[in-house]
Amino acid sequence: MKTFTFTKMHGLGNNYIYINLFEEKLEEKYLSELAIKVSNVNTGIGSDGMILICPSSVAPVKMRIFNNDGSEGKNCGNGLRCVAKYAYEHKLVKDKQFKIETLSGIVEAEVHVEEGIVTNVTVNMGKPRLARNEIPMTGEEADQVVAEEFIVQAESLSVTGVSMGNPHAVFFVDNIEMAPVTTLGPVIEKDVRFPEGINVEFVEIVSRNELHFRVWERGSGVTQACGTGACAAVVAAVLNGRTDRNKKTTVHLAGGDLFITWTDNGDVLMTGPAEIICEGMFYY
Ligand SMILES: N[C@H](CCC[C@H](N)C(=O)O)C(=O)O
Repeated sequence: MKTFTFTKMHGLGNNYIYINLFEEKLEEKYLSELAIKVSNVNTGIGSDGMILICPSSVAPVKMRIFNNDGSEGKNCGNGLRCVAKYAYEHKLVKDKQFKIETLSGIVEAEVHVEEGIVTNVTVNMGKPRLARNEIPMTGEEADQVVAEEFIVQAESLSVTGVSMGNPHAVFFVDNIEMAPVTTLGPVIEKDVRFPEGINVEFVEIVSRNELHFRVWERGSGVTQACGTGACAAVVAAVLNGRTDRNKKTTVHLAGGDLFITWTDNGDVLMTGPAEIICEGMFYY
């Protein structure tokens, strides 16, 4: 029987099992299967997935994220805030600002500390990728996919595509409570127009700097929050002329609020909490 120690953390209820690979050793070929195992609420620990905190040759730490279906994602906003908290509190870094490597590039995190404890984290998520082939999405080559007709199950929707290193399809609705998250979410996630699958976001505009947000995540289904999705939602809202560039926008997710700014220099800044739930030993 093999074991490893883990820390369960969440960002606005988007919870993952974090494993510190500076201390633990896991076999690459079992990672996908292990993500499914630890995520199972009946026979595992229960989570939206698994996140590995790894050594890196280009940053103090590297984050790898696996959804609860075992698929590996390329970025995770809530995960980055929790990795930043863990790295600072476990002295993997000494400064309050540091880089984190992800599969979609290097981001810059800044931890906000009260009496030695990280309470909030700001991550510069970098620039969104907007070209159709960067989302990626099939169809005529285009620099942006903004308010494009998207017919699914005989419903005519309007989609805006944004990649934050991972793919997002954003749909604006009049009433977030009525959004078809669990009906159309899983259908759109696997639609052939998205060759790598897609995270599906539904957004209700409250004002020029406030949104309501719900998500069906690729590989995990409904989650309480999606950090990269919230970033994609703010970018999509600006592209559709619904919110203002370079203004801090409050995104109300099921698990709480994130504060996102798409700055004039193109970077997307995300600020929000990161919390430890528990630590333990996993047997497998
Ligand atoms: N399901 C996502 C990864 C997790 C992203 C989300 N939990 C976040 O906080 O950004 C994907 O497959 O691209």
